[in-house]
Amino acid sequence: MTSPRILVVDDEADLRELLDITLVRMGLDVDCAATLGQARALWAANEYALVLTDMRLPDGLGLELVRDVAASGKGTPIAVVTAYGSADNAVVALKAGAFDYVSKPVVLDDLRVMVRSALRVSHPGPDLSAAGAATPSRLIGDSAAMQALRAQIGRLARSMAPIAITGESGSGKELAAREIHAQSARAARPFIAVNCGAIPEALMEAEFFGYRKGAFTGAADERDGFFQAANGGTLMLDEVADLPLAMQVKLLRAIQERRVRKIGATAEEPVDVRIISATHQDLAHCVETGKFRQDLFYRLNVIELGLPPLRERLSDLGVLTAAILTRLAAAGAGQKAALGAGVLETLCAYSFPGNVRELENVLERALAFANDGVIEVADLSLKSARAAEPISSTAAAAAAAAAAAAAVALAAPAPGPSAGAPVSGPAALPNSLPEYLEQVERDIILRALAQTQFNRTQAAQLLGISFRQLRYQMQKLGIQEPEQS
Ligand SMILES: Nc1ncnc2c1ncn2[C@@H]1O[C@H](COP(=O)(O)OP(=O)(O)OP(=O)(O)O)[C@@H](O)[C@H]1O
Repeated sequence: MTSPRILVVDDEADLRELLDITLVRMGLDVDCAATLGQARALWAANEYALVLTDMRLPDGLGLELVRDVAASGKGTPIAVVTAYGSADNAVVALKAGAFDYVSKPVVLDDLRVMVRSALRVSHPGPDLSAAGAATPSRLIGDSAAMQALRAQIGRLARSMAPIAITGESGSGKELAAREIHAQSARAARPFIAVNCGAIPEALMEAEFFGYRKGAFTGAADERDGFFQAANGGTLMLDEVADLPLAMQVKLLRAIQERRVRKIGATAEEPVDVRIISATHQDLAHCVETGKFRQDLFYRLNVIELGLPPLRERLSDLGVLTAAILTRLAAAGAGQKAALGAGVLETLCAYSFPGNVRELENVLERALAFANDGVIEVADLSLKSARAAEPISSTAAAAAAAAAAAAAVALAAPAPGPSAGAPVSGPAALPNSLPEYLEQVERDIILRALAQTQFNRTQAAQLLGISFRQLRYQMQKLGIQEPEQS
């Protein structure tokens, strides 16, 4: 069997030689070029498993070669070598279709990691070839929007470029990220999804980067963070707009350097992680308002992937509903799960502010009310929760105002004997602020859940928080869904 062949393009003879020797020692065949012209001639005459090019060449830019290789449609990964500190170059190359980059001075371990990863793309093992070819996409839908999305995911899965996924809550951002990972050369390694909005700020650094034994009180053992756990795989930063500014600085550094340091450790450790971020907020707006760092935004937003809301692809409702009902029927030990007359039409007239997750919730709930597993229009309970338009920010603001008013109203009577109740009179202070606030929070969440017949998607929207935040708060406060009778 012949070894994979690599094209190395660099005008600096020393670096070219170093790259050549390193790759040959990895058992690879190497062709070297010192100019863009030579590189183009070699590229035209041979098949390569990877092209590795410097950005500045005597007769042009490495970027031109990136564009040639990307446009060839052969799918050959091309990586660039960027000058120290020129993060902009790396981002420009990734946007132009580069697979990945290494920074000068080239750290040989980093180079080897990148090369192995590229070879998995150009020479996928049996698992990956089978996965790419045969596994049906988890993203259900035949609409033009979903077909375009699946095609884009197929292309993005082949590179290391950071992807920023945008879309409304419940539209499938995490599912899309999992799909990118599953189709990538990293599929056999971990996929770790982190909800940045659900981690208490004080714990963030430890959660992301890990800690050494004895680094702080309670650090009884050494622990890995998300970066180490995702090593070789993909790290999804969900609700990334919720990251506090101090953590944004640390994250930017980790992404740029591809190194992290555990709390209490003296040395950094390399990490090979592909970053996918997601948010339902307008991150560019967060940058304008100073809530999100421009440099991190630029770093994360190399390639944008937008998920359409369900109301803009209603033609997918039929297949989605069928798939969800099949799953619910299987979960109910093969119980029947079907739609009665007019149900699909009713669903089509609904705006689904909570998107596919809301459709799942609506159907699950309706099935609990349905006779003989046949869901009728009345079982959908869409009426009270129905919104002709997606829940607008004014509606959310109104809900938040109502919640705030409820909190004020609650302040007068004692919220409960165990809740740090005021000692006496309306103006008295609670004797435990945390307990008191918990009680207020529990009460407001319960009201929102009652108002939406325990539909968590809608309750989260009423309260202006994400579904995951609500789920996290419910777990924290021990709020459980009442048993169905
Ligand atoms: N196209 C789709 N096909 C099948 N299931 C889908 C699709 N899109 C979303 N879902 C399902 O909807 C639910 C919500 O999806 P997911 O968690 O990926 O949404 P999200 O956009 O990440 O939500 P959030 O913004 O709240 O984090 C999941 O159960 C997911 O499996």
